[in-house]
Amino acid sequence: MTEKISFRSTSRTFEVGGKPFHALQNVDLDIADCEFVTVVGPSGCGKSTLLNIAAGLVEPTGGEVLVDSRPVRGPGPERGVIFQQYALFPWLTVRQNVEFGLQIAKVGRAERRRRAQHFIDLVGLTDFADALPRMLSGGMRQRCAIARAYAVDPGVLLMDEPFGALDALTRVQMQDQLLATWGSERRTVMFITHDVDEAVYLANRVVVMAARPGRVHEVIDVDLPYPRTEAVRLSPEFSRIRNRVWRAVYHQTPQEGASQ
Ligand SMILES: Nc1ncnc2c1ncn2[C@@H]1O[C@H](COP(=O)(O)OP(=O)(O)OP(=O)(O)O)[C@@H](O)[C@H]1O
Repeated sequence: MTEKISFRSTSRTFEVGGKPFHALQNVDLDIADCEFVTVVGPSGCGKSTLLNIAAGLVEPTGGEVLVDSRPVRGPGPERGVIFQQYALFPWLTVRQNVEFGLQIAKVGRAERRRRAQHFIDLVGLTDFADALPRMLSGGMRQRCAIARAYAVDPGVLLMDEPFGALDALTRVQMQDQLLATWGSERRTVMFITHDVDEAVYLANRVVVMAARPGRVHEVIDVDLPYPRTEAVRLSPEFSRIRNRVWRAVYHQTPQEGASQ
């Protein structure tokens, strides 16, 4: 397996009320090239902190994270980040938003156009390319954010609850859309969610974290075929894995001697 992202004894301690708080302690995790890994766990177990360390937005206080075997020292164009809040520029159209990163990367106008159009089409926003974000639904805005992240051609996509603000139906549609995009444009994806069904439906592997201290509790393989379809979602095998992840998340016993 070629590792794309490697967390090596990654730890992060925050000072809370004058005392150290172990948001993450010794996380070891390898994510293979082109793998889709989802991360679930109880609130506060350090999911966002882990993703932000990979994004280069938070520094680890111990250990490190490697991307393409190089230690992460800050944000970089090879790692696209998508948050729950869409973070689009409200005064730019869909097309201008998608082209923005390419402009920064000094990609020529014609190539910028071509690449932006490709990803706008891929996420199903062809008819809305000239619309402003406020004219779009939540799901469409998030699709625009996904197109924008893909357009700059990052090897890694880091997604923090990207569908958390969407209604249940839109959310399921977005999952299919994301998998279709990932199917044709393979990238390594690390995807955080609170939704166990979503975690299983999308992933090659589900990482279940535990809190106090934040750590990897269990890594569960999702041995289901792609493309994932409704038939997969309704299969007994899906239920079996979902139930296993559910138990791992909700029936965690606190670590012996853990005080925080
Ligand atoms: N800048 C900070 N200063 C102090 N504590 C922090 C800071 N950032 C995160 N924490 C703490 O670290 C822990 C992990 O936070 P994090 O946001 O990574 O968890 P999470 O698993 O993503 O939570 P949620 O599922 O609720 O979004 C939390 O207890 C949080 O309060």
